[in-house]
Amino acid sequence: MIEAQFSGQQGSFKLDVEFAAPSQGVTALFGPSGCGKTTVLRCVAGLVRLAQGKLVVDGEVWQEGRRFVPVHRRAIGYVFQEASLFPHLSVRDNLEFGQKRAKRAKGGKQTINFDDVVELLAIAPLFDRPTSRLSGGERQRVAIGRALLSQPRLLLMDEPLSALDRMGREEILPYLEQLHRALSIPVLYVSHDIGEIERLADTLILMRHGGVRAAGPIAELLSDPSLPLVRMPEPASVLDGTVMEYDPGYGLATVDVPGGTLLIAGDIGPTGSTRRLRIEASDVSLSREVLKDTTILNALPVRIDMVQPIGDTQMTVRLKLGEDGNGAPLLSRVSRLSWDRLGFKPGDTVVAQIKAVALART
Ligand SMILES: Nc1ncnc2c1ncn2[C@@H]1O[C@H](COP(=O)(O)OP(=O)(O)OP(=O)(O)O)[C@@H](O)[C@H]1O
Repeated sequence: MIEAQFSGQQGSFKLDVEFAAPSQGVTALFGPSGCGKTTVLRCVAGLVRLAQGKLVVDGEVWQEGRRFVPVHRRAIGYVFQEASLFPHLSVRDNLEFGQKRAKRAKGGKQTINFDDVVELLAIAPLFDRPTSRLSGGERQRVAIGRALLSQPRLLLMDEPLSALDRMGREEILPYLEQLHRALSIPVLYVSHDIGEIERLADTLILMRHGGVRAAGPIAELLSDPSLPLVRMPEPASVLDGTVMEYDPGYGLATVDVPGGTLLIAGDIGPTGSTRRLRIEASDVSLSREVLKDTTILNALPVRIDMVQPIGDTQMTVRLKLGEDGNGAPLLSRVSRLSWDRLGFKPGDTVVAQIKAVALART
């Protein structure tokens, strides 16, 4: 567990945050420009010391009261927007620099193996190249590799994809997804791209004006109609599911999610593997009964949990999968006219028809 609390003034900007992040997986810091995301990362790294602060990383106190472990003594890897590789060194030398740093940092245990990192990020073919001859995505892969080889207890990533074009981002995202699966290092990930966050994050810290607006599991926050996330373009829910089987005849995979089972097009992975699914709110419609004679494959019983109007004409509805509403949250966007006509209310068990389910994380 990472426990953090920072408050104080930086110029005219006031930061006052407190959050806890799990020791595994990706915790994303998300919020509008200038809300303080980078400042939080800099506080965690020990680059900024505000008037008050506390930081405990897996039981090790990095900051509390007068205690302040300096930046070079913190076992962190830091990946920035622009990969800051050493231009005079080859790719291999840049990676080895990461390893040497590990030996200097206090508490840095050698748990991340050179060959594993090279394989995970497919860096071997780049080894002997000067860093000036790498693409943006390749540079970022090397920068991530170098950060990992410093044996961090915590990986900090500040908009690591934002300097890349769309293709570059798409190229690197699968590597980040794999890192997530293969390594058990916690990651604090700053981004203002909700698409990236939907794919990568497990926990979300939603920031506003230097404070924490909400924090919790990504699936819960994305589907909370009281949060501004649902007012973004194309709001969606994410569900983590287990692949149960694949029917090659119809090209459909059966995926179990908490509180239900979904069919999704394509052979999305071996039986037993976990996959993240993304369902747009506007692809979920509601009815009182199971509809007959429909081409929609996925119709699941759900409980209406919360509702929030969006403007005068639309309603955002948070559903919980299952008759008893004990399953995963799901977001639906319906017209206010339909909502009023059908007389739905929180607590009702209804049927959700899901027009499209996309794969968000492989
Ligand atoms: N060294 C500094 N001195 C004074 N003010 C600062 C300093 N660094 C940042 N700020 C201010 O603190 C606020 C938060 O900045 P920060 O970079 O943390 O925001 P952010 O959420 O990461 O923004 P963005 O998404 O645009 O990168 C901004 O108003 C910024 O101008």
